[in-house]
Amino acid sequence: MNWKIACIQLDIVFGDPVQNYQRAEEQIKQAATQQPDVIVLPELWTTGYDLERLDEIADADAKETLSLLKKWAKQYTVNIVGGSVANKTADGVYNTLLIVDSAGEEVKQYSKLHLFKLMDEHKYLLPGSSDGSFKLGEIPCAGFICYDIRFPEWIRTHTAKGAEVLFISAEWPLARLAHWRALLITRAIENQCFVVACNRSGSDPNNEFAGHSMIIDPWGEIVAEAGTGEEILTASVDFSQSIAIRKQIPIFQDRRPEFYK
Ligand SMILES: NC(=O)CCC(=O)C(=O)O
Repeated sequence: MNWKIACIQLDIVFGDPVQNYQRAEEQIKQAATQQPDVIVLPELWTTGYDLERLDEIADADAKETLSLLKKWAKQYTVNIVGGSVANKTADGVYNTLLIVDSAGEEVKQYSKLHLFKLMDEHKYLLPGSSDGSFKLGEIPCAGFICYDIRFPEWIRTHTAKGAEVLFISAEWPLARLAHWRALLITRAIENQCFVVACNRSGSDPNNEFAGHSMIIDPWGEIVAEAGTGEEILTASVDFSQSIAIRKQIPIFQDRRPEFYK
C-alpha cells in the first residue's frame, strides 16, 4: 500500500487564530489539488507560542478547530493530522494534536506529554497523560508533538505495539536544527518506521523556526525535506518497505525488554 503525504509548513501568525485558520484553509486547498492521502499541520498552528494570551485565544475544548478540520477532511476526502492547538479545558490548557479521517470523523486527540521548559510551556500548559496511538485505515500510526521526539522510550512504547508511521507536529527553532534532523532520522532507523515531521516556518518574538519538515523512510533515508520558508512538502511512501526491513533486521522480535529496566 502507498500513501501520498503533504506536510503544510505554515508560517504561523503570532496570537491570531482568525488569520491562521484562513491561511491554513488556503494551504489545505492547495495541497488537496495533489490528492494526498494525509495532510499534516504543525504544532500550535492557530496561536503560535503566544502563551501569555492563551486564556483569550486558546480554542475551548478544541471545538472550533475540530469542526474546521472535519469540514476540510470531508470536503477534500483526505485524512488530516491536524497539528496541535492550544486546547482550553475546565482543568487548564493542553497542547493537543487532533486527527480526523477522510470521512470527517474524529480519530484521536493526543496532548503533548513532555512540556518544553526552555519555551516556558510548563508555566502555561498542562501535560497530557494518554498515548498517541491511532489507525488511519488499516495502518497503525502514532502522533507526537515536537519535544516528544527527545524521548525514544515514549516513541518505542508505540512502535512496540505496532505503529508503522510516526507523525510529528512541531515548532522547532532553527538554533537546534541539527538536533531536529538527527533525532528524526534516528527515530526512523531505530523503530523501522516512516517518520512524517511537520515543522513551522517563520519567526515569533522569541524564536526563529527551522522549517525543514521531513518525510523519512524506515531505513533512515530522507524521502523529502523542506527548506526554511513556507512550503507544502509532499512525498509518497510505500508500506512494503517497512515490512521488508522488519524481515531483514527483525528488531521487534530480537528485543529483550525484560533486561531494559
Ligand atoms: N516546541 C518544542 O517542543 C520545541 C522543542 C525543542 O526545541 C527542542 O530542542 O527539544
